[in-house]
Amino acid sequence: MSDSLERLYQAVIAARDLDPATSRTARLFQRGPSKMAKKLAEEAIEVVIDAVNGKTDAVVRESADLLYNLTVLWAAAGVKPEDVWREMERREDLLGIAEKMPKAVKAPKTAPGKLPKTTPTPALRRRIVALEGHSIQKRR
Ligand SMILES: N=c1c2ncn([C@@H]3O[C@H](COP(=O)(O)OP(=O)(O)OP(=O)(O)O)[C@@H](O)[C@H]3O)c2ncn1[C@@H]1O[C@H](COP(=O)(O)O)[C@@H](O)[C@H]1O
Repeated sequence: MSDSLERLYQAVIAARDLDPATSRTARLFQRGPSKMAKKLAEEAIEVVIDAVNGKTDAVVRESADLLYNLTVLWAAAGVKPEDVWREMERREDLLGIAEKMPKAVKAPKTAPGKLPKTTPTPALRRRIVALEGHSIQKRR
């Protein structure tokens, strides 16, 4: 899938300078990030609605539109697909998809004039168990 997305990203970059009258992508670049963001949000909502209504084929089609609009926004934001793949690999290295840390219980009172402790006390940290075949690596 990443190959398709990378080819699409290159096509979007190439289309950026085409005539907006004939190229939707060029038109999106001409109208700017807020229009791109609006289209991306619209597609995301269309995916959600079709998924909730069990319209699998429509979810596939709208997901392709969503990915197109996402690559356009990436290009406008100066994000490359490999930037996203690197982040996903970083999270995978951290034992699968990074889970949200548990909500910290009420932190101990801070003495007046002292800075509150920002890192959760050891008791608040969730015990990390390495996934099978993974070694626990320090967060990069
Ligand atoms: N992959 C896509 C792609 N996927 C989806 N879309 C467009 O995004 C639309 C989906 O968004 P909407 O549902 O909002 O479409 P719409 O409601 O018809 O459009 P609006 O009313 O919002 O204007 C589709 O109808 C397509 O026109 C795409 N448009 C272009 N590409 C590729 O982008 C590259 C550049 O193409 P041009 O933009 O045509 O130069 C080429 O490689 C294309 O294949």
